[in-house]
Amino acid sequence: MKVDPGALEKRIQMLLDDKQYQGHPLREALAQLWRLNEEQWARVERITQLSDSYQAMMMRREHSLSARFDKQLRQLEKITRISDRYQRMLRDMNLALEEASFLDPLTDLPNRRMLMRRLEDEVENSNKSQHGFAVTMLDVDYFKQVNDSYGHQVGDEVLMRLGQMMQQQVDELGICGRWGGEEFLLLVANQDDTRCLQLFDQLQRHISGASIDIAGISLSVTVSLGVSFFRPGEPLDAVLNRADNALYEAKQTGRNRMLRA
Ligand SMILES: Nc1nc2c(ncn2[C@@H]2O[C@H](COP(=O)(O)OP(=O)(O)OP(=O)(O)O)[C@@H](O)[C@H]2O)c(=O)[nH]1
Repeated sequence: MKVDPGALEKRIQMLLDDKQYQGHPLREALAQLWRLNEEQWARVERITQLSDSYQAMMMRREHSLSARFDKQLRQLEKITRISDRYQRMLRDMNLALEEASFLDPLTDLPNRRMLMRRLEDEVENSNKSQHGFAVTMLDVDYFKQVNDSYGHQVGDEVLMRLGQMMQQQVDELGICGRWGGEEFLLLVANQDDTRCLQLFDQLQRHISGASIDIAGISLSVTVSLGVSFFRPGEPLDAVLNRADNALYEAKQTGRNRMLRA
């Protein structure tokens, strides 16, 4: 037979309240059983409440743990992004440094290091093709006077303008760069000797005839050139020394001229 717990409770309560059973020998035992039952229910209730609050606490904890984990994950992603950006920045900086180490910061022309590389390449090409190339050392005449008269900044500007003139003149026929101080080097390849000499001569005349205007000052400078042609098979130093000697000779014999070694 199926027992309805609600109906049974009601019946027991009625029996315990019924006056006619007040003296009944089983009433006290039933009352004790009833109290025990109520205590058990109260205990079950407490355990259920405890269990509920424990579950709620565990859920909150789980939630806060997962929130903390998400936060750490986001921080990690951020750090990774920063690290990627940092690495990209380092790579760009390295590239810029590499570039800067091949360019003269004042004139933006190839510096001596880059010129040496290019010269070495050209020596290799020439030895293969058995065609020479022309090298010119160009030095500004009395440049100290420019600095002394107008100041170092104007001197710098003059070097920049001269660099631009040389660049325009050589254009795609070769390369020109700053060898050091007020000295430049020009390299022309794949042209016959006469054409190279013509080009350097034109450059020398062009510079000497040019008026350089800087901040309201108009000045002109002359340059001396020492030209030499590379002969396949010889060391690079040989052609550079000849050009240098020719430049020295040009200076010694009055400046504002081009001499060929
Ligand atoms: N403004 C400026 N001056 C420079 C730079 N590099 C070298 N100079 C100057 O160039 C001058 C070179 O002087 P010198 O070696 O006596 O030669 P110079 O006066 O040109 O005379 P010659 O070469 O004999 O015709 C020095 O005064 C250097 O300070 C530079 O980057 N900027």
